[in-house]
Amino acid sequence: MSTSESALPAQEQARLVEESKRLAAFQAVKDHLLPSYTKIGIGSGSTVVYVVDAIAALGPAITKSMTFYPTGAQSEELIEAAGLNLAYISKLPSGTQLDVAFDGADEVDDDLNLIKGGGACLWQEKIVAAAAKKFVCVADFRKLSPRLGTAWKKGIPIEVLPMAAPRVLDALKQMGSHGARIRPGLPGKAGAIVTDNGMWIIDAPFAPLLLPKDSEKGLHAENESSGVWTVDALADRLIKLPGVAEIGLFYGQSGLEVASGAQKPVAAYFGMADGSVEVRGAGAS
Ligand SMILES: O=C[C@H](O)[C@H](O)[C@H](O)COP(=O)(O)O
Repeated sequence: MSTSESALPAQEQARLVEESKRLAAFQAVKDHLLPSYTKIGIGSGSTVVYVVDAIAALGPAITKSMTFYPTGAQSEELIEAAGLNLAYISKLPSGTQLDVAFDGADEVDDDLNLIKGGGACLWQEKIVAAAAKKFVCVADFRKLSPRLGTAWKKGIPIEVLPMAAPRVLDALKQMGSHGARIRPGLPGKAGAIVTDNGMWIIDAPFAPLLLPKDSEKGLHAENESSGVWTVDALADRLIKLPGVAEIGLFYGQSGLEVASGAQKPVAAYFGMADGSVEVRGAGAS
């Protein structure tokens, strides 16, 4: 948030953020949900609520031929409450892809790598995003960032098998994440937060993650224990730690570069504080 936005009263700031989410969602749906599509992935979080609003606003004449695939309990409820057709990715026939998937993010960098999982949803989100021909990210202006870990300081969410959590924390410390910790449950719940998949979340802060273009500027990852990593090197390492189910880094090639299995969006839509929508990546299709 810029100085001028953070100078606003808290209530006005919150209104601005909600309005920017709504604007981004409606624009992304307008640009990327073609009436001919039949299978649509719906992510999790507060921004996706507006995506579902934008889809429902198209009306049953258009949406009745579409089926919507959730990424967890919240999006399942959203789909049902909007009166849209619900189905599950586990029932998507082998070899079939979703036409498009929409989801939010906690931070988006210049190369469209994402941090996700701030709301404890990431594993099913990655499966749904990777099952789509086209993955589109929708966010507000606070999420726009040159490098992951610049604005989002809570750490990279990592979904772990509970019995492995202490070992994973040890490994993260060796990799330079000194503040890594198990995410506590919501107020009133004793113990750790439990994901839709019965796992725990570890939040692992690292120094802002470097991109390939940074090496041209003379910025390099030093050594492991320095905690300075490129996105790809860190993600490749984290996903191999025993006990890690999935990580909240969505990285690698985008759907424009690979036929299937992409975790990175083809486009990210940001609602801006001035009421405009900034698009990174592919615009309308
Ligand atoms: O765990 C939650 C998901 O990854 C969300 O998509 C992400 O946290 C962004 O959520 P929001 O739209 O509420 O900022």
